[in-house]
Amino acid sequence: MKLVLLRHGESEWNRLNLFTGWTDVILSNKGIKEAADAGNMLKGKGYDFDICYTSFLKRAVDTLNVVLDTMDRAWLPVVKNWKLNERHYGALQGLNKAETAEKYGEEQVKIWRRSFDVRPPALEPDDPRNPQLQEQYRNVEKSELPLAESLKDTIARVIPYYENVIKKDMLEGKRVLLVAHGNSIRALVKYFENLSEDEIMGVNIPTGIPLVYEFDDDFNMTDHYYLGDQSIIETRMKKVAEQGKAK
Ligand SMILES: O=C(O)[C@@H](CO)OP(=O)(O)O
Repeated sequence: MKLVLLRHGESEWNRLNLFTGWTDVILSNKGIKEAADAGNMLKGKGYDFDICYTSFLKRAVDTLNVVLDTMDRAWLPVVKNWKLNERHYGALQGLNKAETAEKYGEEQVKIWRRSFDVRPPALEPDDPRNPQLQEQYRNVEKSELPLAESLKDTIARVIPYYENVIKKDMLEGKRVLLVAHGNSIRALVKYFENLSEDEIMGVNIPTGIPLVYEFDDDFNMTDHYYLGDQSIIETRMKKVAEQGKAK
């Protein structure tokens, strides 16, 4: 069995190097192209899908739509769920990562970006960005909605969703494409590869590159790889890691 994960293409806030989290920003022109490239890559390598999953955030939804259009698969069923959203970056949302590193130090920014269980500073409950106050989340149980999340918190919502919902489709033989975000994908990577809290700190997911996981019938992970030119992928991962460096 295969599961294909894809981080959305570059967003406008990735381009500006801003902490994004649950801020609902659009793709940049480069991001739209990355999505089309991913679609062409998947099609060219003979991939096909029966069902797709994505988050409530338009950079992921729009990426999926471009991929499906490119693959002539715009008709496929798509399930959207907030549990696949990016990690909630709390009060850091909207701040420039390099400027934040200048102000608080690169080490602190690395802790906020990549530590396992440290939460960034939380939004105030009366902040209009509180998801409890946003239309997008009006049907979600209020107590489930965060004001800031660590990777550990993100894992606590992503993995049960994978186990209880996505895995069922895979068990029925459906080929699944999941389009999500840097840190919701890191949650899955840690789980599938059984990485330690230290090991996951060094994992950075590039935008718009399909990441394939293969499993045996007992759901043991047997192989995983990115599709495409490995040296370009390495460079793009490094670029993501370096977004937290002071200018
Ligand atoms: O800002 C964010 O929401 C994420 C993904 O773009 O960033 P980071 O790589 O710093 O976790």
